[in-house]
Amino acid sequence: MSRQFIYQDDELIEKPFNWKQMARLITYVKPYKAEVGKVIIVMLVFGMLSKLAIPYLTMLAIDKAIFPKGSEGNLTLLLTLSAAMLVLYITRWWAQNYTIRRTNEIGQKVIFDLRAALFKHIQSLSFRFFDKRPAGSVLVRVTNDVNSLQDMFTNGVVNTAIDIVQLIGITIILLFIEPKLALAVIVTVPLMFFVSTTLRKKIRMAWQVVRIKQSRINAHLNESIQGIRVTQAFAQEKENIGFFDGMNSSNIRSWNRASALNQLFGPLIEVTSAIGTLILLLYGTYLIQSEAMTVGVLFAFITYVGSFWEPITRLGNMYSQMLISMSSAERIFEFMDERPAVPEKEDAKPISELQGRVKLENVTFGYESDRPALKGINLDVEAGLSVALVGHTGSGKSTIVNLICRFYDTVEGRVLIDGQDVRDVTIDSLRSQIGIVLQDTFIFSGTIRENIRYGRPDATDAEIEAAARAVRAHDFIVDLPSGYDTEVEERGNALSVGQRQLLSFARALLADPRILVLDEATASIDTETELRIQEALSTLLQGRTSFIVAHRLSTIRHADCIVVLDHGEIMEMGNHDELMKRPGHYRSLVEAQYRFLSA
Ligand SMILES: Nc1ncnc2c1ncn2[C@@H]1O[C@H](COP(=O)(O)OP(=O)(O)OP(=O)(O)O)[C@@H](O)[C@H]1O
Repeated sequence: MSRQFIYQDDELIEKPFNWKQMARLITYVKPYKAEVGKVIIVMLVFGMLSKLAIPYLTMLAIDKAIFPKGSEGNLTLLLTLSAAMLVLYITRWWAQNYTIRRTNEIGQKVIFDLRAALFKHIQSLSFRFFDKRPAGSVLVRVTNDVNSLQDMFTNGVVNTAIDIVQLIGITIILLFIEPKLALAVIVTVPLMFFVSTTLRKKIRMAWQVVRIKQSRINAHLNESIQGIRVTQAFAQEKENIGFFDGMNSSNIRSWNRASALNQLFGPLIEVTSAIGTLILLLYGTYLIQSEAMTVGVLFAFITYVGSFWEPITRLGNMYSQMLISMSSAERIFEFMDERPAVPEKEDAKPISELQGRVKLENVTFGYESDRPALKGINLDVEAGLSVALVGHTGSGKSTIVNLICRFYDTVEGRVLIDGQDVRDVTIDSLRSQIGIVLQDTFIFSGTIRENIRYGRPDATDAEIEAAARAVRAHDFIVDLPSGYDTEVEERGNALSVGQRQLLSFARALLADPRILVLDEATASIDTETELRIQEALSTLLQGRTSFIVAHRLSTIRHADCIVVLDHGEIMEMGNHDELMKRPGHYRSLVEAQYRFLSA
């Protein structure tokens, strides 16, 4: 099999029942405890009582009204009992309807809260968290894992309480009307429980295997669609289809197995309950013949025992559901417990309006502890200056920028903005004054206008247009089918690299930050667009402190200061003319670029 596609399983095979986690889940139901209480009371008083009373009334009808011992039948009593039963049936129907509707509503509310809390928490997590996980696995937790708890919350909590009470109620009634027969029937309960739990465990495992296979298919699908251009460019479709077929067949096989096991469950439970009914009939008939019991009692018994297996099977079901939910809950709480890697101090104060001076003092940093990405960096940038960061790939340019925005914290040394350590101020106040333009400009689905407005949500249409004009994006926008109201797809695939870059400039200009961080797009663009971007850039940079991860000579040349990095260390610093005067890293970089461009 190809080594190309390897997917880690995000799915964990069955977790043992964990009370602590269960208690934590239940805290999400707490805000709705009054509603839950109402539902339980309605179901207990109206639903359960009617359920338990009907067979009892039937017994009375048979024994006292239809075949009373030694006298004629009593029609008035029969009619009265029938009317009472009718009322009880209607009450039960209403109570059931009410319960189902309300439990569904409560369940939805709980799921809503849980998903909102998870999403809110994920938004607060640092880059380091996302470095470790593929987007797909984060997505699965907010969708699938939360969904898998849905069943438990909608039916689980209330039904379990009701089922337990129903079981206790029926046992008491059975013991009350005929203790000997009751004990004979109850003997089959452990057998039923054993069959139910062992088989269920097998079924559960089989479905988990199906889910693992499906989640691998999803991961592969995701990768295949995202990478379709590369696949087609390298003519790898056949290989890809073959791999997918293999996964698909294995998924079907596991599904067939799980489904076969599932189908075994119903009949097996029926056979076990039939054994109970058989004992009931044989022993019951014997008791009737020896006149120790009436027909009415046997009838009531059969009905009660029928509703005895129901909650047992449902509770078994619920238990399975809970075990599955446990692994989802564990994964959700694992995220919830994740603390931001760049924590905000309790006494952090909002940073006042920035001047824009940025200082890196002896900064050392590594994404992984054993591989430093920056070593002892010292850099002092006056407010309003532009700094171009240059160097080979992997030399640490983006890392400097990441630390200034405090996406990560330094391991040693400090980052100071206007003399304040970035760790002492609130993250929100810091980042809202730093504009960031990334190389891979992210365009959200929505209109062009909305995408620019992302820089400052309260901006007026006129301000948006002014920003677009200033960065020379207006012309191409008005050429689009609906101008500023043109809908763009997520990631803006329909726009060119240059157009996306101009849009992101407009977004940044609108936000009007004192400090601007810009990762220049490396994609080659035509000379005209290059010129346009350069003009846009000079407008954008005016009066701001800026850090540009620079790839274009034109950008580098105009920077106030050029910082040349190599393996996480600063090699040279100065402006273009100064650096070109001496033989060094910068000069050889520039000469290499010229050679490449003129080749
Ligand atoms: N998220 C990350 N997790 C682990 N290591 C990382 C991460 N990002 C970067 N690195 C490593 O840190 C080092 C510096 O990376 P950085 O992105 O700062 O380089 P760069 O100079 O910006 O490169 P490029 O020009 O290719 O963008 C590299 O060795 C890189 O492999």
